[in-house]
Amino acid sequence: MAKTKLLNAIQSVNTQGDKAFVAYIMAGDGGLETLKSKIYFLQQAGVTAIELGIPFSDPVADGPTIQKAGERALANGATLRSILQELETFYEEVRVPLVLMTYYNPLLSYGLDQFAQQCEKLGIAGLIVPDVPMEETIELHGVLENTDIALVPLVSLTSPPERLRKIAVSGEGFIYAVTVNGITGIRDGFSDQLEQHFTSLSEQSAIPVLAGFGISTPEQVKSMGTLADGVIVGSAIVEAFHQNDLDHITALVQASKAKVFN
Ligand SMILES: O=P(O)(O)OC[C@@H](O)[C@@H](O)c1c[nH]c2ccccc12
Repeated sequence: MAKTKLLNAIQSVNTQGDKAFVAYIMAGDGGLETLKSKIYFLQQAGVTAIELGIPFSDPVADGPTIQKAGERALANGATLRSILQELETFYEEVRVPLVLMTYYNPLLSYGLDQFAQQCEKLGIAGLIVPDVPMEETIELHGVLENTDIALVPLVSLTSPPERLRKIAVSGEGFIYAVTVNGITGIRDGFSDQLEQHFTSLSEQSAIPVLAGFGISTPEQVKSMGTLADGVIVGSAIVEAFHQNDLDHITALVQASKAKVFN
């Protein structure tokens, strides 16, 4: 089945001249009962999609901010199962595509088939699994085959050209282009090779290329937005929710809108 839900959402904002804005939140941070209001707030703020993190005890790619949020969520008792159960209570009212970000282990213990079925039922539009080995994506692709759930690939600055080409043709939804080497989290500056990296990725890819990692200010949203089809912002949003600084979130999202680029 073609993966269209996530792709269409991104392409339609791009058509309007906006850059896509994907906001990452950690499910269960602040208590699972806050999940619905966070999703509604982001939807209202004008995000294109929401990346929903599932807390995990061994989050190898997460920087300190996301790790701490994960620890708070685990301490609150959030699990993949309880998060999906919570989503079930309000998913019908959610208009913005949801992308689940989870490590592979929780999926395996939940059961891949059951997981795919449940996600399909909840209208989940995409899945990011940062630690899934190449061989295992075959299995994941298999269980997602008859769903509209895109398996979003991550590419890094150091991915060899051959691997980039493969990902550019087989990727679904969008390509998550990691802008820094290392873990997630707020950064001051980026490599000067980014521009070239994005140009060559975009040339090879039939689907949008979004930039993520280290983007935490409206200025950075704008400058990454000039290189890519959109941005993913994690730590800055997680921290802003934690501090209840909702204005910062609004300002970040506004920096992806067409008026900024004209
Ligand atoms: O936090 P940052 O630097 O804004 O980057 C987004 C990132 O946190 C989010 O997409 C994410 C959270 N955990 C991950 C693990 C792997 C890849 C990506 C992620």
